[in-house]
Amino acid sequence: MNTAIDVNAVTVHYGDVLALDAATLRVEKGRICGLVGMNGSGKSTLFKAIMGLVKPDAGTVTIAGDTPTKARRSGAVSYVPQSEDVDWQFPLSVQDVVMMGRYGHMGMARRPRKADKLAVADALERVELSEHAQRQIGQLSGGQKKRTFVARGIAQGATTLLLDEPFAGVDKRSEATICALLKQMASDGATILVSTHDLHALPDLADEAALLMQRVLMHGTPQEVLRPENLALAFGLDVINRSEDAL
Ligand SMILES: Nc1ncnc2c1ncn2[C@@H]1O[C@H](COP(=O)(O)OP(=O)(O)OP(=O)(O)O)[C@@H](O)[C@H]1O
Repeated sequence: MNTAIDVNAVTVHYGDVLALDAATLRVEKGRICGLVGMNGSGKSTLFKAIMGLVKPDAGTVTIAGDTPTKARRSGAVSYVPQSEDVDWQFPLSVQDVVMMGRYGHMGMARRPRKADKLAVADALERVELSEHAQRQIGQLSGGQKKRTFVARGIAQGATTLLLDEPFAGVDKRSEATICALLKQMASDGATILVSTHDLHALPDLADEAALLMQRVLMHGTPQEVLRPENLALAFGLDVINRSEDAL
């Protein structure tokens, strides 16, 4: 087996709050893993631990054998954050954000070369945003914002992509575009971890799913993880009734 994301017994506290409690998750290369859990279950914290943006109190994370910091600096891993975590007023165009994915390929002066410009243009085309390249990021729709960050990961050449709720506030067209892109990237060998509250879409999108509640309660096929008794563990009874159609 070829493990791309290896989270081993990771514990994270924010002061007195226990956000992750010995969470363990392994995702093999080329797989799409859906991360499911209620609000506050630790999904964003898990992403940040994998990116090396929060330091675990205990446990280890490796990405294709490298530490998170090394993987981040080499551009091997890319993160599509929750919309709330981005300052959309910042004076950056879509093209500027996607070009950030090329920083690891540039020298200290960060002067884009032809290869960088081509990579950005290609990434924008793949996410269908070429015509919006010069727009300020705050002027975009929810789906266009998400696609901008996916394009940054593509331009970067990331082999591991982490997406924190990419379908929240996104219309069906953007959702379909993002799903198709992720599947294409996975079939090209990328490893993808994606959190979502959209349980209905999970079996179509993901090869596997993990149920998080501070720790990984279950990791298996989407069908196994979405069984009512497993959702009851992670969400309580209400969600079971609402998710019956998806099972
Ligand atoms: N910077 C922080 N300082 C203090 N507590 C935090 C901080 N970030 C997260 N937490 C707490 O840690 C726990 C896990 O939060 P996290 O954002 O990882 O959950 P989540 O599953 O991503 O939630 P959501 O689905 O609402 O995005 C929550 O109880 C949250 O309140």
